[in-house]
Amino acid sequence: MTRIADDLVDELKRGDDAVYVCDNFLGATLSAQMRREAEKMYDMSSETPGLFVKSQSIDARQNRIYEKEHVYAMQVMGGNTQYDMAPKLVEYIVHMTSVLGTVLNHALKGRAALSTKLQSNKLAVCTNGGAAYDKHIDNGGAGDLRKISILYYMNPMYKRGDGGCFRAFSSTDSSVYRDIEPVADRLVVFWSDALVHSVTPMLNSKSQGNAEVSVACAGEPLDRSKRRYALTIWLCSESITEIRDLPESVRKLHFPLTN
Ligand SMILES: O=C(O)CCC(=O)C(=O)O
Ligand SMILES: [Fe+2]
Repeated sequence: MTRIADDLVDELKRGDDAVYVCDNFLGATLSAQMRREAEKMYDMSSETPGLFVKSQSIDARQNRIYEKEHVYAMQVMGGNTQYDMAPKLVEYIVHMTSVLGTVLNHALKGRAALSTKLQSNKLAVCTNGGAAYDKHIDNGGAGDLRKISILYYMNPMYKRGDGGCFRAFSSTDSSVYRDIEPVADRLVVFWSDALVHSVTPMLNSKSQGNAEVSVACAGEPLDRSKRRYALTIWLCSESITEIRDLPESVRKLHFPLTN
């Protein structure tokens, strides 16, 4: 963790549009183990109703909650049952919350006082072609304390062109963005109350002659190995006064019909 701390802090200090990306974060072995655990959790959901639920989103234009198609999510709670099923996922969440919280508190004095215990998290699985996230910021307001978003991807079979990219928008020009592929063992960190982002639609793999091509087949199941697994941890602020409203200029630019 100390390996990435300096670069992460430098990037976050750049401000609202900061996006820190680190590849080969945990190493191939641990990364593969986490994918297996995440798959096991998702597979359990057929026998455990309510373990994974359809992922929800807020429509920023209409201020209403809706369910995303073909995206399923659960919060990893720790506890004995989940620890037995997914020890590496639980350990990762606890470790990141305490270590990264401490590191950032020290380095970002005056900008963030993060809890080193309180977090929320989401293990999300995109199962079908067309699965996507609309443009949003993570902190939904109304008392939401989430300050730092930490994404970790577990997709060893991901190929360039498979879609499902994390798209980070500029706060000053809505036509400017950066696409980040959800490749295995990649970590992405940004401000939960500032960065406008989306996830581009997942594409399906099809054989064409000897080649594999990615094509948009909205609604068609992805191969099991091509399901998109992402684990998000949100570090929370100790105080609501640290959560910033999205500046009016950014709101107008990215969510023009919001009142
Ligand atoms: O999975 C991703 O790349 C991003 C997910 C996201 O934006 C969210 O859960 O709020
Ligand atoms: Fe998000």
